[in-house]
Amino acid sequence: MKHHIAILGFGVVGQGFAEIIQNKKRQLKEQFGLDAVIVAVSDVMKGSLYHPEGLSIENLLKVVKETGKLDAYPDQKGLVRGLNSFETIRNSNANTIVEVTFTDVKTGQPAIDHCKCAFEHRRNVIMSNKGPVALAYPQLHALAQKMQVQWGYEGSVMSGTPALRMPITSLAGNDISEIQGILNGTTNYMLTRMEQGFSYEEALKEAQALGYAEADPTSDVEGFDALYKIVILSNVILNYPLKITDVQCQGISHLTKNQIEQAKAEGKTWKLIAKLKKEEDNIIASVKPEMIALDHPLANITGATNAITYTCDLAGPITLIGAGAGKVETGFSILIDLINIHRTRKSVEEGACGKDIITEENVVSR
Ligand SMILES: NC(=O)C1=CN([C@@H]2O[C@H](COP(=O)(O)OP(=O)(O)OC[C@H]3O[C@@H](n4cnc5c(N)ncnc54)[C@H](OP(=O)(O)O)[C@@H]3O)[C@@H](O)[C@H]2O)C=CC1
Ligand SMILES: N[C@@H](CC=O)C(=O)O
Repeated sequence: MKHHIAILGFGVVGQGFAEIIQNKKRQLKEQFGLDAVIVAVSDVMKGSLYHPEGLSIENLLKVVKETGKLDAYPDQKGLVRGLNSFETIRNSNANTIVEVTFTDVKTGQPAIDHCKCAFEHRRNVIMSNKGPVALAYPQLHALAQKMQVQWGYEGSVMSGTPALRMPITSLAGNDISEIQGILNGTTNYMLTRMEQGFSYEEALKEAQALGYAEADPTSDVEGFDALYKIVILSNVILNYPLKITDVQCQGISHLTKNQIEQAKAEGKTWKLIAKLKKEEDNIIASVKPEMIALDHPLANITGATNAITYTCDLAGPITLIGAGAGKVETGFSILIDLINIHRTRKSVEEGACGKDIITEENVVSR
C-alpha cells in the first residue's frame, strides 16, 4: 500500500524521518506492506521540492547536508520547486503531511493552520510539533474526525518513547489519578552536564548541537516545552481540557552553579519535574525544578533520557523511561504514527475480524 508523504520543515526531525524511510524501506514493505514515498519537502529557508512520483531521499539528504539547502537537488521532468507549506498541502498528491516545523510557544502557528488546511483537504497529519496539540487539541481533534482523516502526534511528548500510545492502548480501563515525570530532554541533559562541572552555557550549546533543543531554547530552559507536554497529557490521556494558563511553570534558568554543587554535597540532585494530579473534578498541574534525593526513582534519569509515571487504580504505578529528544528517536515517532495510519487503512480495507488482538494486525491508531 502506497503512502504519499509531504514533509513540512526539513530540520533535525524531518531529516531523521527521511533517513529512517530510506534505511528501512525494504523492512517496511516486507513486514507491513507499507510503501512510503516522500513526494514533497517544504522548508521556509532551505527551499521546497515536489514530484508526484516521489523524490530521491538520497539526493534530498545529500544536498541538504552539503549545502544546507534544497536548491541543488537535481532537475528532473515533473519536478516542481518553490511551493510554500500551504501550497504543498493543497496542491501536492500527498495523503499524509508530516508537520515538523518549529513549535511556537505563543501561538502554535503556523502549525495549527497547517493542520486545519490538511484536514480540510482530507490529508492525514503526523507531527512532533507540540503547539497544535497543546493549544488547539479539541478543535483539531473534532475537525480530523469530521473529515475522517487521521492525526498522529506521538512524538509531541517524549519523542519516540510511547508516552501517549502506551497508556491509551495498554493502560485502558485504569483510572489514572496522577502523571509525573521528567519531560524535557534538553534541560535534563543540561542539569546532568552541569553536575559534571560544565557551565550552563556550555551545556546548552551541547544540547543544541545534539539536536535536542527547540529552535528557540528559551522554550526548554524556561519550562514551556514541559508545560506544553503536561497540557497534552491532560487533554489526551486524562481527557481533561487543561489550558497552558492553568499550569504553574518555572524553568531551570535561575539555577546557579552553587545550587547545583550544594545539592550534590547533600546527596541530592536537581530535576525539572512536571506533574498532573486529579483532585475531585479538578487537575492541579505544575512544572518546576525540584531537588530530590539520590534514591528517588527519577534521580538516575540522566542526559536526554526522560521518564514518566502513570499512577493507575488497577495496574498501580507504571513508569516508562526512554529518549526525550533526538533526531533518530523523534524520526521514529513519526514512523510509528505512519505505521498505525497504515494499519488502520489496511484494517478498513481488509476487515479486522478474527485476528489476534496482540499482534500488529489489529492495532489501530487513535
Ligand atoms: N528535536 C527533537 O528532539 C524533537 C523535536 N520536537 C518537535 O519537532 C519539531 C521539529 O523539531 P526539529 O526538527 O528539531 O526543529 P528544527 O528547528 O531543526 O527544524 C524545523 C524546520 O522547520 C522549518 N520551518 C519553520 N517554519 C516553517 C514553515 N512555515 N514552513 C516550512 N518549514 C518551516 C525550519 O526552517 P529554517 O530553519 O530553514 O528556517 C527548520 O528547518 C518541533 O516542533 C519540535 O518542537 C519534538 C520532539 C523532539
Ligand atoms: N526540546 C525538546 C525536544 C523534544 O520535545 C526536549 O528537549 O525535550
